[in-house]
Amino acid sequence: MAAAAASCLARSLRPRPVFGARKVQAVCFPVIQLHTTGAAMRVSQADFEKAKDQLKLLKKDPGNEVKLKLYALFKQVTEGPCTSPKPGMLDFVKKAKWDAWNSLGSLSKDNARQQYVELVSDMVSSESSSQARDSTPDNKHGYETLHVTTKDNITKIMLNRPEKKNAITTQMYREIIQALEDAAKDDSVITVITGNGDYYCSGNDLNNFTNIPAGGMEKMAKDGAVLLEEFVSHFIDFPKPLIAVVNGPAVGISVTLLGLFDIVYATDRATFHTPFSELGQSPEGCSSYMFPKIMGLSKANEMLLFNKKLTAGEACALGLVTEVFPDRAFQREVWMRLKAYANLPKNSLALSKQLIRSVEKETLHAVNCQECERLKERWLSDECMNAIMSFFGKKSKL
Ligand SMILES: CCCCCCC/C=C/C(=O)SCCNC(=O)CCNC(=O)[C@H](O)C(C)(C)COP(=O)(O)OP(=O)(O)OC[C@H]1O[C@@H](n2cnc3c(N)ncnc32)[C@H](O)[C@@H]1OP(=O)(O)O
Repeated sequence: MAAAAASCLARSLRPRPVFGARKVQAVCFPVIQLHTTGAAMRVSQADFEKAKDQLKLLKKDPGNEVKLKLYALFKQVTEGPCTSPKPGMLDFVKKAKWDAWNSLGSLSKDNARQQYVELVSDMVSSESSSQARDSTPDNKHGYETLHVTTKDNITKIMLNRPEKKNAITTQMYREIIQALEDAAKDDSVITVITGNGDYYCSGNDLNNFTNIPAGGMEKMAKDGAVLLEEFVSHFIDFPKPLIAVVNGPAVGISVTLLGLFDIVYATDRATFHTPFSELGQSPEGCSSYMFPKIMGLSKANEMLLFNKKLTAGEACALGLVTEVFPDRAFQREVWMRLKAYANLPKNSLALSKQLIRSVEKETLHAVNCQECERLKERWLSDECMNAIMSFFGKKSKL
């Protein structure tokens, strides 16, 4: 135990390069390139007029910084350097515009025109590439066990092994890690995890414990614990609002992780089952800490020690689920709501989520580490091996 605690402490002090070091970026403005020489690069008055027309067609608000830059360049092209008197401090809008124009100093009309046209051209191509991305929500990155799309500011990570009730293989753990890393960096405002088919997820794929590697059971348990810790860490550190759309029954790790989501919407068909004792295992996904915190100790014990399966209504009453929807209206109502949420300001949402979670982060990493240490031992126990053999034994008798 002491060795396990020391190893957890050492790991918790290790720098986590995943999301921790990366702050959510402010809106990224197009880079304006200065071309001061070279007749070939000069843009004409006709190009300038065309850029003005293109600007009117843009759908996305580029933000105040870009709007001020455009204003300043436009004034410089049409009127030359700023000579009007500086507005008073309290006239914020006029002062910001004056500052932007005045900051161009004696920039020539030709160069100002050049910059204006380039800026508009960058905005047009940025908008058309994001439209192309939105209108082709194909599976990203060639994932084999997931279907990942980004549309309407929402990155949707869909577990995609419906014939196996979306049981999570080692490949799928790795792909979910990759998908979360990508979603943290992409343009989306919120990230959703859901399942394909009638199940949300049947938990860890029990075949993960039957493919014994060359190094034997010990190596399998050690590698499993490392992968599990990394997997759960990605949920702890995920920087944007993370939403579970629980489209059907959920088992094992897919339930325990719910405490690390920011919102959990469930169909009334969903059930929530953590049969760890039956399997000779122990809780993970930080549920040994989050479940008592969310639902109180005795209700958490019924689930985590005594395998009590909850209905969606019960899970909602205990605070594990945010809201339950009738199955027939589930997809329509949930996605309508999520689309509205995804129109809220991206950075404000991300920073607020990080504030809410930051107080607990170190604790959660320590809990994750301890849970993985305990499971590493459990996976080598007779209790666990017998339970897994029994699952496959029952199947073979059918
Ligand atoms: C390497 C890192 C390891 C990290 C481990 C982290 C610790 C995690 C712990 C857990 O998640 S514990 C929970 C594990 N899950 C289970 O015990 C569920 C087992 N499955 C079932 O009890 C049932 O399959 C079901 C989910 C209740 C569904 O029953 P139903 O009768 O409706 O369907 P089935 O015919 O049983 O399933 C269809 C098909 O899918 C296969 N399957 C389902 N779940 C799993 C699973 N978890 N692992 C492996 N395979 C699973 C099932 O065997 C069927 O396969 P076929 O017979 O059609 O080949």
